[in-house]
Amino acid sequence: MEQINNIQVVPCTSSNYLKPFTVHYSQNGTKKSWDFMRTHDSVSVLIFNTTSHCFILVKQFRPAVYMCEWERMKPANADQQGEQGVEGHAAAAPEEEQEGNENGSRPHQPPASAGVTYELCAGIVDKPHLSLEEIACQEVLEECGYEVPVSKLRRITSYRSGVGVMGAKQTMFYAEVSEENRVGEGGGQPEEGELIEVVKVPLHEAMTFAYDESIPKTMGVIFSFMWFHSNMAPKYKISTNV
Ligand SMILES: Nc1nc(=O)c2ncn([C@@H]3O[C@H](COP(=O)(O)OP(=O)(O)O[C@H]4O[C@H](CO)[C@@H](O)[C@H](O)[C@H]4O)[C@@H](O)[C@H]3O)c2[nH]1
Ligand SMILES: [Mg+2]
Repeated sequence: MEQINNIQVVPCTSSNYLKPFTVHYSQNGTKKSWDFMRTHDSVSVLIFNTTSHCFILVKQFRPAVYMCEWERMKPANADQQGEQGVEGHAAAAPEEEQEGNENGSRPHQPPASAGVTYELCAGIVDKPHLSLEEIACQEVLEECGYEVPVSKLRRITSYRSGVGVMGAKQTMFYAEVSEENRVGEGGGQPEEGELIEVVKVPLHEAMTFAYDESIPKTMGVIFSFMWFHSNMAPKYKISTNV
């Protein structure tokens, strides 16, 4: 499992992934403003392995999730220190508590597992010359190691994610794969900093998995498992308890 330490929180002043803005506007004659983030749209893919009757998910460390846990576990009197973090200093527990333990992590620092989530294979839409389907197939190959032709993707639906802050569009696909389509280990692109674990969820455990709150996961996982249950399960003669 990952070791996360030397955490510093600083303002995000320039990013290839997100840009914060404030928009001023009038709604029915009332002046308003709203802070939002410009980000990329994305694609996600529910992958079902017909050989093993398992869903193929990815598991990865998400700094944003981790930092939410960090905030939650932060002692009440650390708020001032948090402010300092925004000025560019380490956002951490008070001075005398920064000794660290045998893992190099600080007291009140959540374990790395607190930031690891189960997700659908997914990727941002950042290649204008590729279709959503082509990007989806690339992600399936890079992250999960299955070669899937564009023609085998089925579009499930699209929706808006993070409507208060981002409002980006995510398009969800379904892909059936078999062991014959497996051409690699997956795991993402280490040169881009990706460190992804491929995990299998057996079909008969899918609904229990979806509703188990102790397993951190995205809404996409829950929704797509339910979509499968109502659209595909009859084909696989599955009886799952929703
Ligand atoms: N966000 C970010 N910040 C950085 O500072 C940052 N620095 C480098 N990167 C690189 O950006 C790439 C992002 O990877 P993907 O294209 O696979 O996209 P995902 O992170 O899987 O995100 C998708 O799936 C999520 C789960 O469904 C959804 O929530 C998202 O909406 C959806 O886009 C990786 O190469 C990563 O190394 C950053 N990426
Ligand atoms: Mg991804």
